Amino acid sequence: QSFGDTNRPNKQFFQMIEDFRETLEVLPLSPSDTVEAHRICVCVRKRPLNHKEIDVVTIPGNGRLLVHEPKQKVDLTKYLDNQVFHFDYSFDESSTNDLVYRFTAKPLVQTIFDGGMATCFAYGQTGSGKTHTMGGDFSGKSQNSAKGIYALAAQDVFTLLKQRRYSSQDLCPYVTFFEIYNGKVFDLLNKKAKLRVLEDEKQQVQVVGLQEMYVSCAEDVIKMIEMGSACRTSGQTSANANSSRSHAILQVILRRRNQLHGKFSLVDLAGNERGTDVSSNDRQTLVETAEINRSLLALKECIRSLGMDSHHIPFRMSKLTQVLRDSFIGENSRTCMIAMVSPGMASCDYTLNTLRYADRYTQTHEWIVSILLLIFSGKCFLCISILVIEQRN
Ligand SMILES: Nc1ncnc2c1ncn2[C@@H]1O[C@H](COP(=O)(O)OP(=O)(O)OP(=O)(O)O)[C@@H](O)[C@H]1O
Repeated sequence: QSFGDTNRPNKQFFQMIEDFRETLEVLPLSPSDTVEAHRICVCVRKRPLNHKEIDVVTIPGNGRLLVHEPKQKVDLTKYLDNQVFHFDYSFDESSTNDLVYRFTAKPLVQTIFDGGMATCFAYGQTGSGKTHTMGGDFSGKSQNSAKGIYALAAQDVFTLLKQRRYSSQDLCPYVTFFEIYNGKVFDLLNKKAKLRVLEDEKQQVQVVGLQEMYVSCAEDVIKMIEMGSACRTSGQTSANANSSRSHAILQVILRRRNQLHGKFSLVDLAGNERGTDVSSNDRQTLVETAEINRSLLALKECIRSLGMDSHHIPFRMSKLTQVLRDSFIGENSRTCMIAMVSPGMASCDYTLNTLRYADRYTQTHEWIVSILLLIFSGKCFLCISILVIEQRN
């Protein structure tokens, strides 16, 4: 039974959204579309609707996403506030993990073979599909770890390692898998041993005692994903009874003769719900939420500094950014952020919150492009003026 057929209070909003959608031209992303190279790529993925929800998110394609925010005037007239957001790519509810991977993490695999650092983040409200995207789709309670971005990236790493140009380079692949919970680091591949994060005299951040496992094939990596995922810290919030309250970081590391060659960090961030969501919860949940918000803010600041090519990257602001320090520095680093949104009307505020967080990165892009255009147009103006003066003389 759909919302349109019933006599529910939000039926009018449902109809207004349907009417608005009729006016849109939709151009869904296809696997044959060109994948563009970005130093910082920001995308958004909409998860499918749970039944009995009103869908307030539309993905018309071309990187756009629309939120139809239901509002009411003082005279109780209902209206929609249709807000448009722009990203590098936008994935609708029919997109598979394969499609999302193709445009987000896949282009970053090459980076680690070129001796660089790559990072891919999944960001969003609890229950919006971060673990589904990174760790693999669920059937019931069991997760198919071979179908997530972690495993797809590992498969591509082994495909490239077998290619002639890399097979002779003596590159060895290793995996680490750890979580950051309440500002503390735990090894998911070593019975959740608590680890210390230290900075050495060369300002290199070390996670002391973190197990780096040698892997000989993609299946080895999948086994480690399964082992680590089973260990992750789960708590309870009103939004998702099985919410992951920790940041999980899987790293695929390439070493040549024990020296670091490249590192791919794939990060399943903790849910970004705000303090208001946890009003009914205990002190521990409130402390968890404050810590999560602090680290997400730090992450935003670091990526923003990275996008502006700033010399100062405030990685010391949180444990999350501290352990990812080497991913934020260096010429050859690339980052991808996938913002996940739940399409239901009840999640509208959280969805807007996620989109505004991610939108900041695209704004940084646009800001840099505007400055470059200004400089360029300034230079053109100067050249034309010189030419005119020379002509006159
Ligand atoms: N794209 C999708 N297609 C089908 N089902 C999905 C999709 N995204 C999420 N789901 C389903 O929605 C539920 C919540 O997803 P998931 O656990 O990945 O959310 P999450 O963002 O990781 O939440 P948390 O922060 O609490 O861990 C799961 O049952 C998952 O299977």
